[in-house]
Amino acid sequence: MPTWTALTTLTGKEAAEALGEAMERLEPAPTGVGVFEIEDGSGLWEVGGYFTEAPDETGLALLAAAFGARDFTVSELPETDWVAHVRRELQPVVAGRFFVYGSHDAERVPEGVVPLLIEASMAFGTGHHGTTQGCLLALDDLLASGFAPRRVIDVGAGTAVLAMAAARVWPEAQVIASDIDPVAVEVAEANLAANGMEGRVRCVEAAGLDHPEIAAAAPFDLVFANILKGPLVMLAPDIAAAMAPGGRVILSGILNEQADEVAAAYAAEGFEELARRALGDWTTLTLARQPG
Ligand SMILES: C[S@@+](CC[C@H](N)C(=O)[O-])C[C@H]1O[C@@H](n2cnc3c(N)ncnc32)[C@H](O)[C@@H]1O
Repeated sequence: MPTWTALTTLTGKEAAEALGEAMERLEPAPTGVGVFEIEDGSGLWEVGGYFTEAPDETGLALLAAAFGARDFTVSELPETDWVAHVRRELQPVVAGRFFVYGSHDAERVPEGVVPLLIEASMAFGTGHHGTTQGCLLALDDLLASGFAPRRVIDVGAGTAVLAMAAARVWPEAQVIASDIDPVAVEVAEANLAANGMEGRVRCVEAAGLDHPEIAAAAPFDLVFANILKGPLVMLAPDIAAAMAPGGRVILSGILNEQADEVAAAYAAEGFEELARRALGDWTTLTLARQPG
């Protein structure tokens, strides 16, 4: 089990995300970076990274200064199996008809839910974040409306929680889970196996929609993309080009104040906004591709 150095700092909301991204590019690379709002009314955000080998102190001081952040606090974490620890702490998540749980809660799955077994891992998507929950609730609404897609893609699938949810409720649909991160693709495949869904969802490593299997499977009736505002806006033309007329897009990873900008980028590509849901700081949009 490795020992860890945790580096944390505080900064404003605007700088926090960019600082987190900059930390991911540090050498030696962190094993994980987190960006969280401090819920004390201060408006400050905590940015933290976990390293097995601490980066150079001067570089860190320059990085903090560049993003208007306080000096990094360095703490050595004891040898602990953090993944196992976090797993035990995680409570199941209920979002609409979906019940997302870890194996330690296998005995607590209620009757009548759509169960999704997701272990805490190096990939995003245990169901605890407002963006994942927003997407699951949007999916629940689409299902309730009678929408039945034939082809679905989850772009930036992480654990594949959304792809598996879609595959469970639409057994006839062809479902692809793609991620730019090869570790996420491995985790997605492991999750499919853990849920007895091997081969049910095709997992591919791809930046956006740039993959021959994705091109071959298009056009899609339903696209999930829970990424971040920047990539979502950049991907709008590619997503539009890969959609079937009347298809739906569920977008998240959007801070509430960014939602109009993302909706406008998709309106310019012929999408109509059907629904908008804010959970905490995060907005999920459901859009429909206009025919023609
Ligand atoms: C916020 S997580 C979403 C995970 C999961 N879909 C969920 O809703 O919980 C975003 C995921 O998108 C991936 N990602 C980021 N940019 C991407 C891109 N341009 N193309 C594909 N995947 C991307 C990340 O690696 C990460 O796994």
